[in-house]
Amino acid sequence: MSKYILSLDQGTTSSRAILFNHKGQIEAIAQKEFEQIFPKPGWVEHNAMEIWSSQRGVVAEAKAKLHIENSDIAAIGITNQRETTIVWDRASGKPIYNAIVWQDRRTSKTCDQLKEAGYTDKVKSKTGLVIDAYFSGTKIKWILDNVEGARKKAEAGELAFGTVDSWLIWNLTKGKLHITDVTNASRTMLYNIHDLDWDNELLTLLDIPKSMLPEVRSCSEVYGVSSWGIPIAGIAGDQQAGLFGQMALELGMVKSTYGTGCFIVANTGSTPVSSKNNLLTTIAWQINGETTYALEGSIFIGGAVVQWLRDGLDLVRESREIEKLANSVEDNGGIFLVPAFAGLGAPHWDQYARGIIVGITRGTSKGHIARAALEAICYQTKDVMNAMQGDSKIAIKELRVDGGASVNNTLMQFQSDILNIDVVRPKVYETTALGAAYLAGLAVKFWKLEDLKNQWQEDQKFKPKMESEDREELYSRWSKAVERSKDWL
Ligand SMILES: Nc1ncnc2c1ncn2[C@@H]1O[C@H](COP(=O)(O)OP(=O)(O)O)[C@@H](O)[C@H]1O
Ligand SMILES: O=P(O)(O)OC[C@H](O)CO
Repeated sequence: MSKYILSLDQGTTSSRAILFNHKGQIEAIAQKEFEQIFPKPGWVEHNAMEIWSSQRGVVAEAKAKLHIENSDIAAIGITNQRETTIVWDRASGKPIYNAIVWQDRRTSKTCDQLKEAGYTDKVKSKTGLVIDAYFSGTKIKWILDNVEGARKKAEAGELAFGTVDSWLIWNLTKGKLHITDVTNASRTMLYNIHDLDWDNELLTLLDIPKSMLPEVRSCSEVYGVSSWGIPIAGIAGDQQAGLFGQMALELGMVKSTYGTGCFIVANTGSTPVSSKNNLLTTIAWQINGETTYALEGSIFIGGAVVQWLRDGLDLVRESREIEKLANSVEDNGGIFLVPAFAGLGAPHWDQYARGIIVGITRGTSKGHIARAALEAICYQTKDVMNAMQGDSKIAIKELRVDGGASVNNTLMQFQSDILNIDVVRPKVYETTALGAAYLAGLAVKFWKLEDLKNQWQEDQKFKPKMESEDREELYSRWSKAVERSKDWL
Protein backbone atom coordinates (compact mmCIF):
# COMPACT_ATOMS: atom_id res chain seq x y z
CA MET A 1 0.00 0.00 0.00
CA SER A 2 1.23 3.53 -0.78
CA LYS A 3 2.62 5.26 2.28
CA TYR A 4 2.60 8.95 1.43
CA ILE A 5 0.59 11.88 0.11
CA LEU A 6 2.61 14.40 -1.88
CA SER A 7 1.68 18.03 -1.48
CA LEU A 8 2.80 20.66 -3.98
CA ASP A 9 2.70 24.07 -2.30
CA GLN A 10 3.46 26.70 -4.91
CA GLY A 11 3.82 29.96 -2.93
CA THR A 12 4.64 33.53 -3.91
CA THR A 13 8.31 33.31 -3.05
CA SER A 14 9.05 29.60 -3.18
CA SER A 15 7.91 26.21 -4.41
CA ARG A 16 7.66 23.46 -1.81
CA ALA A 17 7.07 19.72 -1.99
CA ILE A 18 6.11 17.90 1.19
CA LEU A 19 5.57 14.19 1.75
CA PHE A 20 3.10 13.44 4.55
CA ASN A 21 2.70 10.07 6.23
CA HIS A 22 -0.53 8.50 7.39
CA LYS A 23 -0.42 10.40 10.67
CA GLY A 24 -0.29 13.72 8.80
CA GLN A 25 3.33 14.23 9.83
CA ILE A 26 5.98 15.66 7.53
CA GLU A 27 8.39 12.93 6.37
CA ALA A 28 10.30 14.99 3.82
CA ILE A 29 10.27 18.57 2.64
CA ALA A 30 12.12 20.39 -0.14
CA GLN A 31 11.85 24.07 -0.97
CA LYS A 32 13.24 26.38 -3.63
CA GLU A 33 12.95 30.16 -3.82
CA PHE A 34 12.58 31.65 -7.28
CA GLU A 35 13.04 35.00 -8.94
CA GLN A 36 10.72 37.93 -8.18
CA ILE A 37 10.60 40.19 -11.24
CA PHE A 38 9.76 43.89 -10.73
CA PRO A 39 9.76 45.42 -14.26
CA LYS A 40 8.26 48.76 -13.11
CA PRO A 41 7.08 50.24 -9.81
CA GLY A 42 3.97 48.34 -8.74
CA TRP A 43 4.50 45.52 -11.26
CA VAL A 44 5.32 42.00 -10.02
CA GLU A 45 5.95 39.02 -12.29
CA HIS A 46 7.20 35.44 -12.12
CA ASN A 47 8.65 33.32 -14.89
CA ALA A 48 5.94 30.65 -15.31
CA MET A 49 8.49 28.14 -16.62
CA GLU A 50 10.53 28.68 -13.44
CA ILE A 51 7.41 28.10 -11.34
CA TRP A 52 7.05 24.71 -13.03
CA SER A 53 10.76 23.76 -13.04
CA SER A 54 11.22 24.72 -9.37
CA GLN A 55 8.12 22.75 -8.43
CA ARG A 56 9.29 19.68 -10.39
CA GLY A 57 12.77 20.03 -8.86
CA VAL A 58 11.56 20.05 -5.26
CA VAL A 59 9.39 16.97 -5.86
CA ALA A 60 12.47 15.05 -7.03
CA GLU A 61 14.43 16.33 -4.03
CA ALA A 62 11.75 15.37 -1.49
CA LYS A 63 11.41 11.88 -3.00
CA ALA A 64 15.19 11.41 -3.00
CA LYS A 65 15.34 12.25 0.72
CA LEU A 66 13.16 9.22 1.48
CA HIS A 67 14.52 7.03 -1.37
CA ILE A 68 10.99 6.30 -2.53
CA GLU A 69 9.33 5.45 -5.86
CA ASN A 70 6.27 7.10 -7.37
CA SER A 71 4.29 3.98 -6.46
CA ASP A 72 4.85 4.81 -2.76
CA ILE A 73 2.74 7.95 -3.23
CA ALA A 74 -1.03 7.50 -3.05
CA ALA A 75 -1.98 10.91 -4.46
CA ILE A 76 -0.89 14.47 -5.19
CA GLY A 77 -2.60 17.50 -3.62
CA ILE A 78 -1.98 20.93 -5.09
CA THR A 79 -2.15 24.29 -3.38
CA ASN A 80 -0.97 27.60 -4.73
CA GLN A 81 -0.55 31.35 -4.54
CA ARG A 82 -3.93 32.49 -5.80
CA GLU A 83 -4.99 35.08 -8.44
CA THR A 84 -1.57 34.98 -10.16
CA THR A 85 -2.39 34.84 -13.84
CA ILE A 86 -0.77 32.74 -16.56
CA VAL A 87 -1.80 32.65 -20.21
CA TRP A 88 -0.23 30.05 -22.45
CA ASP A 89 -0.40 28.75 -26.00
CA ARG A 90 -2.29 25.46 -26.05
CA ALA A 91 -0.24 24.03 -28.94
CA SER A 92 3.26 24.78 -27.65
CA GLY A 93 2.42 24.77 -23.93
CA LYS A 94 4.54 27.95 -23.62
CA PRO A 95 3.36 31.02 -21.67
CA ILE A 96 2.84 34.06 -23.89
CA TYR A 97 3.81 36.43 -21.06
CA ASN A 98 5.30 36.18 -17.58
CA ALA A 99 2.91 35.22 -14.77
CA ILE A 100 1.32 38.44 -13.48
CA VAL A 101 1.47 38.07 -9.71
CA TRP A 102 -1.43 38.79 -7.34
CA GLN A 103 0.49 41.76 -5.89
CA ASP A 104 0.79 43.45 -9.30
CA ARG A 105 -0.98 46.83 -9.51
CA ARG A 106 -0.78 47.54 -13.26
CA THR A 107 -4.52 47.21 -13.77
CA SER A 108 -5.53 49.69 -11.05
CA LYS A 109 -6.81 52.18 -13.67
CA THR A 110 -8.97 49.53 -15.34
CA CYS A 111 -10.44 48.81 -11.91
CA ASP A 112 -11.13 52.51 -11.34
CA GLN A 113 -12.98 52.64 -14.66
CA LEU A 114 -15.12 49.65 -13.66
CA LYS A 115 -15.94 51.33 -10.35
CA GLU A 116 -16.73 54.65 -12.04
CA ALA A 117 -19.01 52.82 -14.46
CA GLY A 118 -20.99 51.54 -11.46
CA TYR A 119 -20.05 47.85 -11.42
CA THR A 120 -19.05 47.63 -7.73
CA ASP A 121 -22.30 46.12 -6.43
CA LYS A 122 -22.72 43.78 -9.39
CA VAL A 123 -19.19 42.39 -9.02
CA LYS A 124 -19.66 42.00 -5.28
CA SER A 125 -23.00 40.26 -5.52
CA LYS A 126 -21.81 37.81 -8.19
CA THR A 127 -18.24 37.10 -7.09
CA GLY A 128 -18.10 38.16 -3.43
CA LEU A 129 -15.11 40.37 -4.28
CA VAL A 130 -14.35 44.06 -4.33
CA ILE A 131 -13.10 45.45 -7.64
CA ASP A 132 -9.31 45.44 -7.31
CA ALA A 133 -6.20 44.80 -9.39
CA TYR A 134 -5.50 41.90 -6.98
CA PHE A 135 -7.80 39.50 -8.83
CA SER A 136 -7.09 37.65 -12.09
CA GLY A 137 -9.81 39.13 -14.34
CA THR A 138 -8.20 42.46 -15.19
CA LYS A 139 -4.77 40.79 -15.43
CA ILE A 140 -6.05 38.46 -18.19
CA LYS A 141 -7.52 41.47 -19.97
CA TRP A 142 -4.19 43.28 -19.73
CA ILE A 143 -2.36 40.35 -21.36
CA LEU A 144 -4.93 40.14 -24.18
CA ASP A 145 -4.73 43.91 -24.74
CA ASN A 146 -0.94 44.24 -24.54
CA VAL A 147 0.74 41.11 -25.87
CA GLU A 148 0.95 41.28 -29.63
CA GLY A 149 -1.47 38.93 -31.37
CA ALA A 150 -2.86 37.59 -28.07
CA ARG A 151 -6.46 38.67 -28.51
CA LYS A 152 -6.73 37.17 -31.99
CA LYS A 153 -5.29 33.88 -30.78
CA ALA A 154 -7.55 33.86 -27.74
CA GLU A 155 -10.61 34.40 -29.92
CA ALA A 156 -9.48 31.49 -32.12
CA GLY A 157 -9.36 29.26 -29.00
CA GLU A 158 -5.58 28.90 -29.16
CA LEU A 159 -4.81 30.29 -25.70
CA ALA A 160 -5.45 28.92 -22.22
CA PHE A 161 -5.70 30.87 -18.98
CA GLY A 162 -4.96 29.40 -15.61
CA THR A 163 -4.12 30.28 -12.06
CA VAL A 164 -0.99 28.48 -10.83
CA ASP A 165 -2.88 25.26 -9.95
CA SER A 166 -4.12 24.96 -13.57
CA TRP A 167 -0.64 25.64 -14.91
CA LEU A 168 0.94 22.95 -12.71
CA ILE A 169 -1.75 20.40 -13.61
CA TRP A 170 -1.43 21.18 -17.31
CA ASN A 171 2.29 20.45 -17.02
CA LEU A 172 1.87 17.45 -14.70
CA THR A 173 -0.46 15.85 -17.26
CA LYS A 174 1.46 17.05 -20.35
CA GLY A 175 -1.47 19.17 -21.51
CA LYS A 176 -4.19 16.57 -20.97
CA LEU A 177 -6.01 18.43 -18.19
CA HIS A 178 -7.01 22.10 -18.20
CA ILE A 179 -8.82 22.39 -14.88
CA THR A 180 -9.00 24.47 -11.71
CA ASP A 181 -11.02 24.18 -8.52
CA VAL A 182 -13.81 26.31 -7.06
CA THR A 183 -11.55 28.10 -4.57
CA ASN A 184 -9.11 29.34 -7.20
CA ALA A 185 -11.98 30.15 -9.59
CA SER A 186 -13.56 32.28 -6.83
CA ARG A 187 -10.52 34.59 -6.92
CA THR A 188 -10.68 35.48 -10.61
CA MET A 189 -13.51 38.06 -10.45
CA LEU A 190 -15.08 36.01 -13.28
CA TYR A 191 -16.73 33.25 -11.26
CA ASN A 192 -20.23 33.40 -9.83
CA ILE A 193 -19.94 31.96 -6.32
CA HIS A 194 -23.72 31.38 -6.04
CA ASP A 195 -24.32 29.72 -9.44
CA LEU A 196 -20.91 27.99 -9.19
CA ASP A 197 -20.10 28.80 -12.81
CA TRP A 198 -18.12 31.26 -14.93
CA ASP A 199 -20.17 34.42 -15.30
CA ASN A 200 -20.93 35.34 -18.92
CA GLU A 201 -21.76 38.96 -18.11
CA LEU A 202 -18.42 39.55 -16.39
CA LEU A 203 -16.56 37.78 -19.18
CA THR A 204 -18.21 40.11 -21.70
CA LEU A 205 -17.47 43.14 -19.51
CA LEU A 206 -13.76 42.32 -19.44
CA ASP A 207 -13.74 41.04 -23.02
CA ILE A 208 -12.36 37.60 -22.13
CA PRO A 209 -13.26 34.64 -24.39
CA LYS A 210 -14.76 31.76 -22.39
CA SER A 211 -12.75 29.23 -24.41
CA MET A 212 -9.61 30.31 -22.49
CA LEU A 213 -10.97 29.25 -19.13
CA PRO A 214 -10.32 25.97 -17.33
CA GLU A 215 -13.04 23.54 -16.27
CA VAL A 216 -13.95 24.12 -12.61
CA ARG A 217 -13.88 21.07 -10.32
CA SER A 218 -14.34 20.34 -6.63
CA CYS A 219 -11.44 20.39 -4.14
CA SER A 220 -11.29 16.67 -3.48
CA GLU A 221 -11.72 14.10 -6.27
CA VAL A 222 -9.48 12.15 -8.63
CA TYR A 223 -9.12 14.55 -11.57
CA GLY A 224 -6.69 12.41 -13.54
CA VAL A 225 -3.26 10.82 -13.38
CA SER A 226 0.00 12.75 -13.66
CA SER A 227 2.67 11.69 -16.15
CA TRP A 228 4.49 10.24 -13.11
CA GLY A 229 1.62 7.77 -12.72
CA ILE A 230 0.30 9.33 -9.49
CA PRO A 231 -3.36 10.41 -9.22
CA ILE A 232 -3.97 14.13 -8.76
CA ALA A 233 -6.75 14.26 -6.19
CA GLY A 234 -6.84 17.59 -4.33
CA ILE A 235 -6.74 21.28 -5.29
CA ALA A 236 -7.28 24.43 -3.22
CA GLY A 237 -5.91 27.95 -3.16
CA ASP A 238 -3.33 28.25 -0.40
CA GLN A 239 -5.44 30.22 2.06
CA GLN A 240 -8.40 27.88 1.75
CA ALA A 241 -6.08 24.87 2.02
CA GLY A 242 -4.66 26.51 5.16
CA LEU A 243 -8.14 26.75 6.69
CA PHE A 244 -8.72 23.07 5.92
CA GLY A 245 -5.28 22.06 7.21
CA GLN A 246 -6.07 23.89 10.45
CA MET A 247 -9.18 21.69 10.64
CA ALA A 248 -11.25 24.87 10.95
CA LEU A 249 -14.31 22.89 9.89
CA GLU A 250 -16.79 24.53 12.24
CA LEU A 251 -18.69 27.72 11.63
CA GLY A 252 -16.84 30.74 13.07
CA MET A 253 -13.38 29.15 13.23
CA VAL A 254 -10.67 31.54 12.04
CA LYS A 255 -7.07 31.15 10.88
CA SER A 256 -4.35 33.53 9.80
CA THR A 257 -1.43 32.54 7.60
CA TYR A 258 1.71 34.65 7.94
CA GLY A 259 3.49 34.20 4.59
CA THR A 260 4.40 36.85 2.03
CA GLY A 261 1.01 38.35 2.68
CA CYS A 262 -1.22 37.70 5.64
CA PHE A 263 -4.59 36.11 5.09
CA ILE A 264 -7.27 35.82 7.72
CA VAL A 265 -10.07 33.43 6.79
CA ALA A 266 -13.22 32.54 8.74
CA ASN A 267 -15.44 29.54 8.04
CA THR A 268 -19.01 30.79 7.49
CA GLY A 269 -20.58 27.42 6.69
CA SER A 270 -22.88 26.62 3.79
CA THR A 271 -24.12 30.20 3.35
CA PRO A 272 -22.10 32.98 1.75
CA VAL A 273 -21.97 35.97 4.12
CA SER A 274 -21.88 39.33 2.39
CA SER A 275 -19.49 41.62 4.26
CA LYS A 276 -20.54 45.10 5.36
CA ASN A 277 -16.94 45.85 6.29
CA ASN A 278 -15.00 45.36 3.07
CA LEU A 279 -14.04 41.73 3.53
CA LEU A 280 -14.24 39.21 0.71
CA THR A 281 -16.80 36.46 0.44
CA THR A 282 -15.07 33.45 -1.00
CA ILE A 283 -15.37 29.68 -1.33
CA ALA A 284 -13.58 27.74 1.41
CA TRP A 285 -13.92 24.34 -0.28
CA GLN A 286 -16.27 22.02 -2.07
CA ILE A 287 -16.24 18.37 -1.04
CA ASN A 288 -18.72 15.68 -2.11
CA GLY A 289 -20.92 18.28 -3.77
CA GLU A 290 -21.19 20.44 -0.63
CA THR A 291 -19.86 23.98 -0.80
CA THR A 292 -18.50 25.76 2.29
CA TYR A 293 -18.02 29.52 2.21
CA ALA A 294 -15.62 31.85 4.02
CA LEU A 295 -15.04 35.48 4.83
CA GLU A 296 -11.52 36.63 4.09
CA GLY A 297 -9.36 39.60 4.92
CA SER A 298 -6.38 39.74 2.55
CA ILE A 299 -3.34 41.73 3.67
CA PHE A 300 -0.88 42.19 0.82
CA ILE A 301 2.32 42.64 2.83
CA GLY A 302 2.93 40.38 5.83
CA GLY A 303 6.23 38.48 6.02
CA ALA A 304 7.25 40.43 2.91
CA VAL A 305 7.95 43.47 5.11
CA VAL A 306 10.65 41.37 6.79
CA GLN A 307 11.92 40.32 3.38
CA TRP A 308 12.17 44.01 2.44
CA LEU A 309 14.17 44.80 5.58
CA ARG A 310 16.44 41.88 4.62
CA ASP A 311 16.82 42.42 0.85
CA GLY A 312 15.96 46.09 0.40
CA LEU A 313 17.60 47.63 3.49
CA ASP A 314 20.14 44.92 4.42
CA LEU A 315 19.02 45.21 8.04
CA VAL A 316 19.29 41.45 8.57
CA ARG A 317 20.87 38.62 6.61
CA GLU A 318 18.08 36.11 7.21
CA SER A 319 14.38 36.66 7.99
CA ARG A 320 14.59 34.85 11.32
CA GLU A 321 17.19 37.37 12.60
CA ILE A 322 14.43 39.99 12.72
CA GLU A 323 13.19 38.62 16.05
CA LYS A 324 16.52 39.25 17.80
CA LEU A 325 16.80 42.71 16.28
CA ALA A 326 13.25 43.60 17.34
CA ASN A 327 14.01 42.38 20.85
CA SER A 328 17.12 44.58 21.05
CA VAL A 329 14.79 47.47 21.97
CA GLU A 330 12.14 47.69 24.67
CA ASP A 331 9.35 49.03 22.50
CA ASN A 332 8.74 50.58 19.09
CA GLY A 333 10.17 53.95 20.22
CA GLY A 334 7.14 55.70 18.69
CA ILE A 335 7.81 54.28 15.22
CA PHE A 336 4.95 53.06 13.02
CA LEU A 337 5.64 51.42 9.66
CA VAL A 338 2.70 51.00 7.28
CA PRO A 339 3.84 48.50 4.65
CA ALA A 340 1.42 49.62 1.93
CA PHE A 341 4.02 48.66 -0.70
CA ALA A 342 1.35 47.31 -3.03
CA GLY A 343 -1.48 49.53 -1.86
CA LEU A 344 -3.66 48.41 1.04
CA GLY A 345 -5.88 45.34 0.92
CA ALA A 346 -8.65 44.54 3.39
CA PRO A 347 -10.39 46.34 4.93
CA HIS A 348 -9.04 49.59 3.42
CA TRP A 349 -8.78 48.65 -0.27
CA ASP A 350 -6.72 51.64 -1.34
CA GLN A 351 -4.86 50.86 -4.57
CA TYR A 352 -2.95 54.14 -4.28
CA ALA A 353 -1.71 53.91 -0.67
CA ARG A 354 2.06 53.50 -0.35
CA GLY A 355 4.42 52.56 2.47
CA ILE A 356 5.43 55.02 5.19
CA ILE A 357 7.49 55.10 8.36
CA VAL A 358 6.39 57.80 10.82
CA GLY A 359 7.62 58.95 14.23
CA ILE A 360 11.34 58.98 13.39
CA THR A 361 13.60 60.89 15.80
CA ARG A 362 17.38 61.06 16.28
CA GLY A 363 16.98 58.20 18.73
CA THR A 364 15.44 55.82 16.18
CA SER A 365 17.49 52.64 15.72
CA LYS A 366 17.40 49.60 13.47
CA GLY A 367 15.76 47.75 16.33
CA HIS A 368 12.84 50.18 16.38
CA ILE A 369 12.31 49.76 12.64
CA ALA A 370 12.42 45.97 13.00
CA ARG A 371 9.94 46.14 15.86
CA ALA A 372 7.63 48.49 13.95
CA ALA A 373 7.71 46.09 10.98
CA LEU A 374 6.65 43.11 13.10
CA GLU A 375 4.01 45.16 14.89
CA ALA A 376 2.63 46.32 11.53
CA ILE A 377 1.82 42.72 10.59
CA CYS A 378 -0.20 42.45 13.81
CA TYR A 379 -2.01 45.79 13.53
CA GLN A 380 -3.06 44.95 9.97
CA THR A 381 -4.44 41.67 11.29
CA LYS A 382 -6.36 43.59 13.94
CA ASP A 383 -7.86 45.87 11.26
CA VAL A 384 -9.19 42.74 9.54
CA MET A 385 -10.31 40.99 12.72
CA ASN A 386 -12.28 44.08 13.77
CA ALA A 387 -14.03 44.04 10.40
CA MET A 388 -14.66 40.31 10.71
CA GLN A 389 -16.10 40.66 14.17
CA GLY A 390 -18.40 43.38 12.80
CA ASP A 391 -19.68 40.99 10.11
CA SER A 392 -20.07 37.94 12.28
CA LYS A 393 -22.60 37.20 14.98
CA ILE A 394 -20.19 34.77 16.63
CA ALA A 395 -17.56 36.08 19.07
CA ILE A 396 -14.12 35.11 17.80
CA LYS A 397 -12.31 33.53 20.75
CA GLU A 398 -9.04 32.38 19.25
CA LEU A 399 -6.95 32.71 16.14
CA ARG A 400 -5.20 29.67 14.68
CA VAL A 401 -1.95 30.66 13.01
CA ASP A 402 0.48 29.16 10.52
CA GLY A 403 2.87 30.10 7.71
CA GLY A 404 6.59 30.95 7.54
CA ALA A 405 6.50 33.97 9.88
CA SER A 406 4.35 32.24 12.53
CA VAL A 407 7.52 30.64 13.94
CA ASN A 408 8.39 34.09 15.31
CA ASN A 409 7.32 34.00 18.99
CA THR A 410 7.70 37.77 19.48
CA LEU A 411 5.35 38.34 16.56
CA MET A 412 2.81 35.82 17.87
CA GLN A 413 2.88 37.26 21.42
CA PHE A 414 2.35 40.79 20.11
CA GLN A 415 -0.47 39.48 17.91
CA SER A 416 -2.21 38.03 20.94
CA ASP A 417 -1.58 41.22 22.95
CA ILE A 418 -2.98 43.56 20.33
CA LEU A 419 -5.99 41.36 19.49
CA ASN A 420 -6.64 40.49 23.13
CA ILE A 421 -7.46 36.88 22.23
CA ASP A 422 -5.53 33.59 22.31
CA VAL A 423 -3.29 32.89 19.35
CA VAL A 424 -2.75 29.18 18.80
CA ARG A 425 0.02 27.66 16.69
CA PRO A 426 -0.29 23.98 15.71
CA LYS A 427 2.58 21.47 15.67
CA VAL A 428 2.43 21.23 11.87
CA TYR A 429 2.53 24.87 10.85
CA GLU A 430 2.82 23.90 7.16
CA THR A 431 -0.97 23.74 7.28
CA THR A 432 -1.39 24.94 3.69
CA ALA A 433 0.45 21.91 2.34
CA LEU A 434 -1.26 19.73 4.92
CA GLY A 435 -4.69 20.96 3.81
CA ALA A 436 -3.95 20.07 0.18
CA ALA A 437 -2.65 16.67 1.28
CA TYR A 438 -5.82 16.09 3.31
CA LEU A 439 -8.05 17.00 0.34
CA ALA A 440 -6.15 14.56 -1.90
CA GLY A 441 -5.95 11.86 0.78
CA LEU A 442 -9.71 11.98 1.38
CA ALA A 443 -10.41 11.50 -2.33
CA VAL A 444 -8.28 8.33 -2.58
CA LYS A 445 -9.45 7.06 0.84
CA PHE A 446 -5.97 7.35 2.36
CA TRP A 447 -7.79 9.08 5.25
CA LYS A 448 -11.31 9.46 6.58
CA LEU A 449 -12.43 12.88 7.83
CA GLU A 450 -12.74 11.57 11.39
CA ASP A 451 -9.03 10.53 11.37
CA LEU A 452 -8.04 14.04 10.36
CA LYS A 453 -9.93 15.81 13.13
CA ASN A 454 -7.81 13.93 15.66
CA GLN A 455 -4.52 14.81 13.97
CA TRP A 456 -4.53 18.57 14.70
CA GLN A 457 -2.26 19.25 17.68
CA GLU A 458 -1.40 22.47 19.48
CA ASP A 459 2.26 23.50 19.64
CA GLN A 460 1.97 26.74 21.59
CA LYS A 461 -0.77 29.06 22.83
CA PHE A 462 0.02 32.79 23.17
CA LYS A 463 -2.20 34.55 25.71
CA PRO A 464 -2.76 38.31 25.86
CA LYS A 465 -0.62 40.06 28.49
CA MET A 466 -0.85 43.72 27.48
CA GLU A 467 -2.69 46.34 29.55
CA SER A 468 -5.78 47.54 27.70
CA GLU A 469 -4.63 51.18 27.95
CA ASP A 470 -1.39 50.35 26.10
CA ARG A 471 -3.28 48.34 23.51
CA GLU A 472 -5.66 51.19 22.79
CA GLU A 473 -2.88 53.78 22.63
CA LEU A 474 -0.77 51.74 20.20
CA TYR A 475 -3.71 50.87 17.98
CA SER A 476 -5.00 54.40 17.79
CA ARG A 477 -1.57 55.65 16.69
CA TRP A 478 -1.40 52.85 14.11
CA SER A 479 -4.80 53.91 12.74
CA LYS A 480 -3.51 57.47 12.40
CA ALA A 481 -0.44 56.24 10.51
CA VAL A 482 -2.62 54.19 8.13
CA GLU A 483 -4.62 57.29 7.26
CA ARG A 484 -1.38 59.08 6.33
CA SER A 485 -0.33 56.28 3.95
CA LYS A 486 -3.60 56.38 2.01
CA ASP A 487 -4.21 57.91 -1.40
CA TRP A 488 -0.53 58.72 -1.93
CA LEU A 489 -0.11 58.18 -5.68
N1 LIG B 1 11.29 34.24 11.83
C1 LIG B 1 10.62 35.03 11.00
N2 LIG B 1 10.10 36.20 11.44
C2 LIG B 1 9.37 36.99 10.61
N3 LIG B 1 9.15 36.72 9.32
C3 LIG B 1 9.64 35.57 8.82
C4 LIG B 1 10.41 34.67 9.63
N4 LIG B 1 10.76 33.62 8.86
C5 LIG B 1 10.23 33.86 7.62
N5 LIG B 1 9.58 35.02 7.61
C6 LIG B 1 8.86 35.63 6.46
O1 LIG B 1 7.84 34.72 6.08
C7 LIG B 1 7.71 34.70 4.65
C8 LIG B 1 7.86 33.28 4.17
O2 LIG B 1 6.78 32.54 4.60
P1 LIG B 1 6.14 31.42 3.64
O3 LIG B 1 5.00 30.83 4.40
O4 LIG B 1 7.23 30.53 3.18
O5 LIG B 1 5.65 32.39 2.47
P2 LIG B 1 5.00 32.15 1.01
O6 LIG B 1 4.17 30.89 1.09
O7 LIG B 1 4.20 33.39 0.82
O8 LIG B 1 6.11 32.07 0.00
C9 LIG B 1 8.79 35.59 4.09
O9 LIG B 1 8.20 36.81 3.69
C10 LIG B 1 9.76 35.80 5.26
O10 LIG B 1 10.33 37.10 5.23
O1 LIG C 1 2.04 32.83 -1.36
P1 LIG C 1 1.29 33.25 -0.15
O2 LIG C 1 1.27 32.17 0.90
O3 LIG C 1 1.71 34.57 0.40
O4 LIG C 1 -0.26 33.40 -0.59
C1 LIG C 1 -0.63 34.28 -1.57
C2 LIG C 1 -2.13 34.36 -1.67
O5 LIG C 1 -2.72 33.19 -2.13
C3 LIG C 1 -2.55 35.52 -2.53
O6 LIG C 1 -3.95 35.66 -2.52
